[in-house]
Amino acid sequence: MTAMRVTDQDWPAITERLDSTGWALIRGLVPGQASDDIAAGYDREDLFRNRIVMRRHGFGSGEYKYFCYPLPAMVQSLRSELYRHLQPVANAWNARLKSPVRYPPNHEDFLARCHAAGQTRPTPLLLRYGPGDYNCLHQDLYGENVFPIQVAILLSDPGKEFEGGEFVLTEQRPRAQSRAIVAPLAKGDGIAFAVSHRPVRGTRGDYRVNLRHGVSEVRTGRRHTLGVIFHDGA
Ligand SMILES: O=C(O)CCC(=O)C(=O)O
Ligand SMILES: [Fe+2]
Repeated sequence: MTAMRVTDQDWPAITERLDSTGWALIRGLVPGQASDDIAAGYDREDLFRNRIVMRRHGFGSGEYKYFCYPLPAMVQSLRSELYRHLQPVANAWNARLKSPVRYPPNHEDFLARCHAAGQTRPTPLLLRYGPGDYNCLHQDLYGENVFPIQVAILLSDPGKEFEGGEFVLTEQRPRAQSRAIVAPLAKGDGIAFAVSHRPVRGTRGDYRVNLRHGVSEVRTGRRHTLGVIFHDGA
């Protein structure tokens, strides 16, 4: 049924990129028409539980809305299918970081764990930026239960529908300055990245590197993103 191209991605290559750099592009994840359809949903009040005006919270400028359950079919299938491919990576990261937490193969079972711990609110979100808007560097943590990888999907065409508004990551290694990464996303591309930290192999075993993500200022036009976070929120 799905218009999403999850299963036919090169998951071994994506896994290798995630392991070596903490982020990976997932090219052509959502076709153009489906991207437009998801973005057009922003104006439908019935799809969402909450609207956040970023400036009010010091998060940046622009706004976003959290979907309510049941999620739109496309968002629901993206979330459960992406989880299935990212779950082995998440388990390997936790093993390397000596965390005892392991993630079950099915997203539903992980959500049951979140819900039992009081994290019952859906976290997938739709973001909208206009000229002058930006998203400050942050980490999407919503409680004790954390799935360590998330996916953001660009729904607008850079250079055509908007200018500026680049997806950025910063990585901070222990005792070092932060370094910036600009992800070259096209419309419909996804980026999988570490929510808060990832393991890096050092001479004395794996150590923990911190990541944050955000969006540089949009200069012109309108930019929409779908955020897929796998843990639910309190
Ligand atoms: O708009 C973006 O590209 C960033 C969205 C974001 O922060 C997220 O999906 O968690
Ligand atoms: Fe985010």
